[in-house]
Amino acid sequence: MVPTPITVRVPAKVNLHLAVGDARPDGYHELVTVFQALSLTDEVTVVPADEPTIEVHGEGADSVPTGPSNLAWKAVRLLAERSDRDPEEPGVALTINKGIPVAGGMAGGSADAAATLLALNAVWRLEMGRDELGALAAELGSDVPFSLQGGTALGTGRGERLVPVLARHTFHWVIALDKRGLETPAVYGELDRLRGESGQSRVGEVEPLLEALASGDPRQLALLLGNDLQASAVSLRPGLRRTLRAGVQAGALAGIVSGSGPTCAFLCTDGEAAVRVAAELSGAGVCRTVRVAQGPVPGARVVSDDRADKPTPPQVHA
Ligand SMILES: C[C@@](CO)(OP(=O)(O)O)[C@H](O)COP(=O)(O)OP(=O)(O)OC[C@H]1O[C@@H](n2ccc(N)nc2=O)[C@H](O)[C@@H]1O
Ligand SMILES: Nc1ncnc2c1ncn2[C@@H]1O[C@H](COP(=O)(O)OP(=O)(O)O)[C@@H](O)[C@H]1O
Repeated sequence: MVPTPITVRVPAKVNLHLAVGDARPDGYHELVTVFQALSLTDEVTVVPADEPTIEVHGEGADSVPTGPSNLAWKAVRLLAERSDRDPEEPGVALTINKGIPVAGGMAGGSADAAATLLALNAVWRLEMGRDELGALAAELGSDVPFSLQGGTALGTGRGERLVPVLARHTFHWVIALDKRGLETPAVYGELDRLRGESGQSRVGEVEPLLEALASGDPRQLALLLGNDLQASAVSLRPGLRRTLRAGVQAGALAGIVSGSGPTCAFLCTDGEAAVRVAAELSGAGVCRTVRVAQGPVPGARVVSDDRADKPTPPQVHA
C-alpha cells in the first residue's frame, strides 16, 4: 500500500504588543505579548519512509538547515522519543514549503515544528490532544505553542503560556521583507545592552490594546501597537527606520517591527488600502519584497484534503 502523506498548513505571527522584562537566570526574558496569526503560511508534508529525509522549498529555502538543527526535525525526534520510537530511525520524510520569511521575526521555524507535531500525530495515530501537543511544542521553542494555536492570543512566561484573546473583525496588514534575517538571541542581547547603557523606554500596559482588538477598530489598534525589541532590531539594522517611515508615508495607519525583526508589519484600514500601500511601498525601494496578509487566521491544521482551495496570497515584488 502506498503510504498516505499528511500535509499541515501553519501561519506566521506578528506580535501586536511585545513587552520584554528583564533577563531571567535561564537566559530567557519574561514576556507579556499579544500574538496574531497571519495569512502568510508554510506547509509541512510528512510521509512514512525508510530513509529519514528533509527537503525545503520556497521563500528563503537556501538558508534553512536540512539536517538535525531544523526545528521541524527536532519535533520529529522529540515526538519519536515520547512515543517509544527510535529518534535516529523515525521512518518519516519531511517536505517543507516556505511562505514565511526565514529569520524574519515571524516564527517560521516554530511554525514548521508545530506543523510537524500535528502531522506526526496523524501519521503515527498517536491521538494526542491539543494540550499534550502544546506541552511538547513549548519544549521546542517559546513561539511553537502559538503556531499550533493560532488566532489572537496573550502570551506570558517565555511567550509559551497562552490565553486566547477576542479580536473582532479581520485586520489587514502589509508585510515588508528585508534582504537578510536577524537572529533572535542577538536582538534580545542588543536590548539588554541598550537598556544597560541608556534605560530604553518600555511599552505600556497591554489592556488598552486588548480593548482595541475587541472593538475591531484598526485606527484604535494602530495607536497601541508596541514592541520593546523594535529599538534593538533598528539598532542592529538601521535601514529599518526608513522602511517603517515609508510604510506610513504610503498610507498605513502604523508600522511595527515584527517580533525580533527585521520584517516590518503595517496595519491598514481595510483590504483595498493594504493593496495600495503594498504597491507604493514596493516602489519605494526600502525592502526586498512586500506581501499583503490578514489576521487572525487559524493555527496549524491538516489540509491534505483541501489543497485545491488553497488561497494564493497577493504578492507585490519590489
Ligand atoms: C522574539 C519572539 C517574539 O515572539 O519571536 P521571533 O520574533 O524571534 O519570531 C520570541 O520571543 C522568540 O521566540 P523563539 O524564536 O521561539 O525563541 P526560543 O527558540 O525559545 O529562544 C531563542 C533565544 O531567544 C531568546 N529569548 C527567547 C524568548 C524569550 N522569552 N526570551 C529570550 O531571551 C533567548 O536568547 C533564547 O535562547
Ligand atoms: N524549519 C525552519 N524554517 C526556518 N528556519 C529554520 C527552520 N529550522 C531552523 N531554522 C533556523 O532558525 C533561525 C530562525 O528562523 P525563523 O524561525 O524563520 O525566524 P524567527 O526566529 O526570526 O522567527 C534561522 O536562522 C534558520 O536557519
